[in-house]
Amino acid sequence: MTSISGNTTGLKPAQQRALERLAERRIAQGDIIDRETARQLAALSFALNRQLGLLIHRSGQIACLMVGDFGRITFPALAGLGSGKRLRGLRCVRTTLGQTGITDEDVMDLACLRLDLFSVLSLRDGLPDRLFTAHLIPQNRAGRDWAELPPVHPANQSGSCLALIEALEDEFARTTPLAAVDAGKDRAILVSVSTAPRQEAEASLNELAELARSAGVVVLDRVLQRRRQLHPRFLMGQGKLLEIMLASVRLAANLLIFDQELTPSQMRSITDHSDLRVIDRTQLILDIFARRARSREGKLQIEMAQLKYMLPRLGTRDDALSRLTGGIGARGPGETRLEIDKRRINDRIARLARELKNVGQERYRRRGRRRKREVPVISLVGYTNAGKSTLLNTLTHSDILAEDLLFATLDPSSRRLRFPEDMEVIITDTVGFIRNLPAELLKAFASTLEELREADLILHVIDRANPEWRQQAEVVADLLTRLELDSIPSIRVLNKMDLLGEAEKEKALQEGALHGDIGISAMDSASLRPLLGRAEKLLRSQSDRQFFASAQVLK
Ligand SMILES: Nc1nc2c(ncn2[C@@H]2O[C@H](COP(=O)(O)OP(=O)(O)OP(=O)(O)O)[C@@H](O)[C@H]2O)c(=O)[nH]1
Ligand SMILES: [Mg+2]
Repeated sequence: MTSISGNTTGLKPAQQRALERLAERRIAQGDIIDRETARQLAALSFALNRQLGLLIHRSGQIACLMVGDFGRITFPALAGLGSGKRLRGLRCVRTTLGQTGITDEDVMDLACLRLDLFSVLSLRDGLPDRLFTAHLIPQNRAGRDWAELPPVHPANQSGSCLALIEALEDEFARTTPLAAVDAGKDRAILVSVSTAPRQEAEASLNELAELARSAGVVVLDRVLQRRRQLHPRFLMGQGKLLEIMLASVRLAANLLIFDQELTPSQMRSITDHSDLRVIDRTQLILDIFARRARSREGKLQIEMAQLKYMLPRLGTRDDALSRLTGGIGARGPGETRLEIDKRRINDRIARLARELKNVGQERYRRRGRRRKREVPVISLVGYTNAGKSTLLNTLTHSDILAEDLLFATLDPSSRRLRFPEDMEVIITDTVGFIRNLPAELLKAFASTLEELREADLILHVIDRANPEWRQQAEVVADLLTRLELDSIPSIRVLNKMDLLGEAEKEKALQEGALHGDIGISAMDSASLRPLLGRAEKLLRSQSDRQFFASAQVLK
């Protein structure tokens, strides 16, 4: 049965029945809307003094009849409706009681909902007058991603609208064919709306692209808009949003990734306007973390962070339809789906917190055993992809996963290392840092990062070949301060020296030496000797001091 949506309050039973009959009609093949249906639609709209709209399948079946008010009509959620390829397989025909022709808002709906066609039927004395029709086009013409057909009286439509729609689908497919290798992958447009200086905004957007790649997402396009002020509702201006929506149809995107953290209400107003999935940088990072976490503790921490992030972002639309439960056995009549979801999530968060506490205690005991052995601990920290795991592997001849991906390592791992002069240490790898590390994640990893407190020496690994290395090193230094780890002795290790040209390398080494930094190439064990020497010396002087201190106590 066709659904009727929208403003049906105050309708008389006879009018209600007339709407139902209209909704059951089938549109004759070939026409956008056939003459008889157009006549009934116009007559009813005129009688009710409300806009009426039809969403029509390519088969001619009506998917939904929308009842608006005098000036506007609101689309229902279309998730799961329609079956087209690039386009949705649904066209819209709405009546108008005032302004004739296609409006900006119609174009917005056409693009955001990927409709086959969008038509506006104007009336004269309660009879159909002219049909205005717009459709998307794959290639921007005269600055527009859409085109209009000449207005016609519904009785004089020429050509089959199905043929037109098919031709459009073909044209879209020709312009941006979907590569077979991309099948099943998310296809995203990256969006940054920023008040930061251009260079900074661009660097951050590049990093977002790297994050997307690490998450296995195909990046189709990037949009950077710099604004003096952020739009409170959509973050960016509505015109820009429309542009992005049009591009998403052209490129067959299914995902928008924002570089900025979206407030719960911004997230909703954007998703309300489109059927694309919308996520932000934080969610992308959380997603990567969720895929990579191996240890039980890591998995628990990520799930916790995800739930906490999701909770305020659940829909708040609290309409009658969402009142699914109630009655016998329910938690209370009238409790909404949303409230139930929220309570379930809160329950789950509480359970996770308990489990995490247990796991944490166990780790504490393990750590205690290690402490007793009094083996010094070296911790590797640094920006993600700096080469921490590679360094650990080379130092200890192990094969921890090291990859050209952001956040390859999530779970800390430790290995034993014997220094040349017969000193044994434990060396631990940690999760990488990143700028604007989501607060939820930092909290989630607080306990793992707490282990860093036990470190006797921190090696801060820096990807010296990354043009952003200075900013990255700063981000790490800031985080170390925030975690109150800045009092632990540390060495800055300039990694990936092999990627620099001779002259550049020389300069980097000289400059580094001024600050006490050591240049290495984590993949080349010969290059690590100076680093090992310095580390051993630092650790020895510390243990000598400790020995001295305890000797003082004995005296
Ligand atoms: N050319 C070169 N590549 C390196 C060097 N060290 C690491 N790499 C590469 O850099 C990439 C990242 O290395 P990882 O060791 O995974 O980096 P990480 O710091 O552990 O990264 P996360 O765990 O993601 O935070 C890998 O592709 C390494 O092969 C180096 O000295 N020279
Ligand atoms: Mg790693």
